[in-house]
Amino acid sequence: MTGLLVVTAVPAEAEAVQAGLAEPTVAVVPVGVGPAVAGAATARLLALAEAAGRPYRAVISAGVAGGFADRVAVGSVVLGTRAVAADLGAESPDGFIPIDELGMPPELLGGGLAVPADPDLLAALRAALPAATIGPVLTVNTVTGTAAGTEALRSRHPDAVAEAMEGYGVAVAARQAGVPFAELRTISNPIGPRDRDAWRLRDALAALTAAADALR
Ligand SMILES: O=C(O)c1cccc(C(=O)CC[C@H]2O[C@@H](n3cnc4c(=O)[nH]cnc43)[C@H](O)[C@@H]2O)c1
Repeated sequence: MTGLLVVTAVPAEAEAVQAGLAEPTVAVVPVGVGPAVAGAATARLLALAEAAGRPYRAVISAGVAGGFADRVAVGSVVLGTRAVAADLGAESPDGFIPIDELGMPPELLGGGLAVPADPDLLAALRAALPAATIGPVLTVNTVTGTAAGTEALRSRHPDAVAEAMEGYGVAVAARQAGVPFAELRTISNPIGPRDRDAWRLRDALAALTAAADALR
């Protein structure tokens, strides 16, 4: 049995996690952006480790994220209670319809549109990161960039704390491999009207380095 697998979207996030790790058995891999790429790459990493007789104990989707401004501050840490596929569905004149409300059975959705974090893994991370904000993290294919989009997401997911682009894909890969999953994010920007210059990547990456000490 090997240690933890931590997957990030981009190399800068992986380097930030690696910089804060004291534990040599944690593998940190930048697997790419978006749920499809991240999910497929994670599934492959888990399968290769299993085939080599050294399965991972758990997988963590880590990186920066957008935060709902009234819930989380830029630079703060978020632990996901569940990864939610927030834009998998259909548009209609009456608004967005989640795919599971269109009659799609859960088994065709990797078990459902929301994958819970493993309770024991989440509890361990909460204990190690007591200041973290806890709540659902939305997975989107398109970064939310308007006030209307932000309000629409908030009304569909009133308890969500953040959005990112990989968690649900990684969570489905972990669930199908029977490996515990959790999501650890640090906030680089508020969700809202697009202002890329306002993203505080350096602060969020520094927070990721500090939080990585919890991955023991
Ligand atoms: O350019 C850089 O140096 C750099 C360093 C670290 C990360 C990046 C990214 O572009 C991260 C992309 C990644 O971040 C997540 N993310 C961050 N904010 C949001 C958001 O408001 N909505 C959705 N996703 C967000 C996401 O998981 C991306 O994959 C660049």
